[in-house]
Amino acid sequence: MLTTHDLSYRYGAGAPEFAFPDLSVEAGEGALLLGPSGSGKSTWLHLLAGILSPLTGRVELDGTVYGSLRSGDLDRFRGRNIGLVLQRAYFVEALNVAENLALARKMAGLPPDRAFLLSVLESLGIGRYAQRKPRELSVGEQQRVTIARALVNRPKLILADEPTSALDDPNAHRVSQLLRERAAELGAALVVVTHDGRLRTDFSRIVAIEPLTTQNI
Ligand SMILES: Nc1ncnc2c1ncn2[C@@H]1O[C@H](COP(=O)(O)OP(=O)(O)OP(=O)(O)O)[C@@H](O)[C@H]1O
Repeated sequence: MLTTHDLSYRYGAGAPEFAFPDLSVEAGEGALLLGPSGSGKSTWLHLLAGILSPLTGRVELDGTVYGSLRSGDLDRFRGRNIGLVLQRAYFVEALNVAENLALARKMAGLPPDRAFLLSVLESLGIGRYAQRKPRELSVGEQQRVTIARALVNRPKLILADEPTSALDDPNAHRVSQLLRERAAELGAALVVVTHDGRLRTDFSRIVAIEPLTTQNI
């Protein structure tokens, strides 16, 4: 489903170069990319999302090589095939939870599917908040809405950046379990990047990312 080969990145001439291990994640499978702060985890995730273009190497999702798409096509491809759970929750404040999710489908050019949208909220235990504004929810509840929004287009790949860093132990494990269950149910590949060692026990596939060494700098 998701494969990468020889990926590297540099934020401009003279900046340190990040080299990332090759990755292969099948449909329904989860991988945890674990590394300390500043090791390049978010950079890696942005490459996997096609938000950044690599210095070398390639990313392929379900037979499509990102580098072969023009930028508008890549944006469309991302909207339809990739669900993003970012560190901080961003919502349209004027819209309620269900409307925020409906907007995600609309922006990807997908037809409305209210029944699926509500079933996703239910499956994450937040069905009762469908008509609430996101800011009326707790941080943990907002995190689940972010996950719901990442699922609502039935993506082939779910990418989560530090989804649990703001949560206490029981909620951190609950969120990681929900991500793994829902991804498996949808047949999506799941990649979580984090420095949160608590999640080690939740994933059978763990890829460690090393801190930058002086060699790279
Ligand atoms: N837009 C940018 N321009 C220049 N350098 C950047 C940019 N974004 C990140 N970096 C550099 O790349 C390094 C890695 O950043 P990145 O966000 O990928 O690390 P991380 O492992 O996700 O860190 P954290 O866990 O603290 O979020 C940072 O230390 C920073 O110096």
